[in-house]
Amino acid sequence: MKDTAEPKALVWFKNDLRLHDNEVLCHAIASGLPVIYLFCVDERLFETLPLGFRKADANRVIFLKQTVLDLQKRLENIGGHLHIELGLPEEIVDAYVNKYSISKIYAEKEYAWEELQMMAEVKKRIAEKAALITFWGKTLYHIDDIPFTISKIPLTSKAYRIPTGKETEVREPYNEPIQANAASAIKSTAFPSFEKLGFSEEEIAAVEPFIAGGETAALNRLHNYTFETKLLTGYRWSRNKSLGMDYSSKFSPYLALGSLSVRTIYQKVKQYEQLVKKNQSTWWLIFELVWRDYFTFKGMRMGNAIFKTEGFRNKRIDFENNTALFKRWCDGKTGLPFVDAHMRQLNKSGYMSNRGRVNCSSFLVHDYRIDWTWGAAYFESRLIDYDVSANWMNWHMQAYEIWYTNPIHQSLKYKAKDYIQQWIPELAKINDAHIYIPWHEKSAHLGIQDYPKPVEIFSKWGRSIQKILTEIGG
Ligand SMILES: Cc1cc2nc3c(=O)[nH]c(=O)nc-3n(C[C@H](O)[C@H](O)[C@H](O)COP(=O)(O)OP(=O)(O)OC[C@H]3O[C@@H](n4cnc5c(N)ncnc54)[C@H](O)[C@@H]3O)c2cc1C
Repeated sequence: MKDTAEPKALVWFKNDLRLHDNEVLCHAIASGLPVIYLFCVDERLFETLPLGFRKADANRVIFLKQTVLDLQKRLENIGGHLHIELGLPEEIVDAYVNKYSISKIYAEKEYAWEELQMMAEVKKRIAEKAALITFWGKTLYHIDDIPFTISKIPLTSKAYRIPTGKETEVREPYNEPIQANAASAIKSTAFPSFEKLGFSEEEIAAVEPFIAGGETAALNRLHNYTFETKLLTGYRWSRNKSLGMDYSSKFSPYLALGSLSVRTIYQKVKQYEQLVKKNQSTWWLIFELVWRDYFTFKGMRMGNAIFKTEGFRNKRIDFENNTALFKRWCDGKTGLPFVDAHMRQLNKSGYMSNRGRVNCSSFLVHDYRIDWTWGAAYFESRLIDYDVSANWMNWHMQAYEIWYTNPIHQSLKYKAKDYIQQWIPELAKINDAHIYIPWHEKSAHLGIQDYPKPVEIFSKWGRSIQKILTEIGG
């Protein structure tokens, strides 16, 4: 039934699931209209792709639920609510406009292909009924402040980074609102059950997101990584590791759903530089956030070519696309311990280090010769920090812009023994460098039976294998 009462504002949360530094929220509250708060669980997220897995799998749905429920609680604390609806956002938003006499819809601007189609559809449906007011919120540097238009974003990161850093200031974060100005008599609704989203109890029980979702956990992690533990001071030297929480910030899952604002991170790092330490690490963390910006803007320039096998450079590798090998890679059963440990961590926890992502993607594309878009789609399905541009642009880069990463050399270089022991129980008892080549004839005395052998030992690994044998004394 249509609510014929006074006009209202709708805050449509998407990947901006936070109260702090949220321009959308601040403008909606400042409009003076009573506000309705909405999050749509897009049913398309859980569809099964032709490759045989869901677009977003169990870890992602658990992490999303934690994030949305935390937002709901925080909105309730300031006198608000959060309606959670399952379906197609374009239909839900249109139905809300009709049902609640919405005159203004406030939402974050989108940048990626599918999401832009969805926003266009919303606009078409609401037509003259309501105004759709959107704000840019994703990047460190505001899209309107960088010294390039999207169609002229440079093709190299340096050509983007240097002028942008010189000519652009990071905007001040918005204050967190203290009251929601919510429409009266509107109550929060529940997150749909996992069953309704198509997940069995076993699927949900089999995984556990690497970190807890939500703005509260995000702000805690920001404080923890900076002022509480001062881990940030060592980031430059630890960032290429893979084991545990401490070697890198773990901000990415929070940035992906917007439960942490990138400008708030920047502000915190600047305070840290003043009060604790300014060094290569603090510079490097900001540098990584600028990479994230660059991939967002460059991805916008390239449009939907970032999802295509030939990519935006129209290149082509002669992919063999062996589906049995793809399954081995997905399952963490390639026989390459450094690759398998990372894939198993991804499957269980929805997270993988940057070092792991580089090695697993390179291995899939250049050793197994499988279409990089299959790997990117698999990461999309599993990563709790899935971000359209960070994922697809990094995969594109591994396929076409970086030649090769040798997973045997890297396992030795990054001393991955403890990490492999943690994620591959079959190898947990191997205490020396045999763990990097458990299938080698010189490792035969270890009697490893239940861990697979690689389908091929490539000659390009020869020198690294020799180095390992020298280290073992073989
Ligand atoms: C094949 C591949 C796929 C990837 N997919 C994603 C993805 O879907 N989502 C995602 O957030 N990152 C992705 N990355 C980038 C990177 O691996 C992760 O951002 C990082 O591992 C997250 O952990 P962290 O927050 O502890 O990173 P930190 O090392 O602490 O870095 C801080 C922040 O900088 C940003 N950042 C760091 N490295 C990169 C990078 N190479 N590209 C873009 N941003 C970066 C992230 O926002 C990260 O949270 C991918 C990298 C590769 C090689």
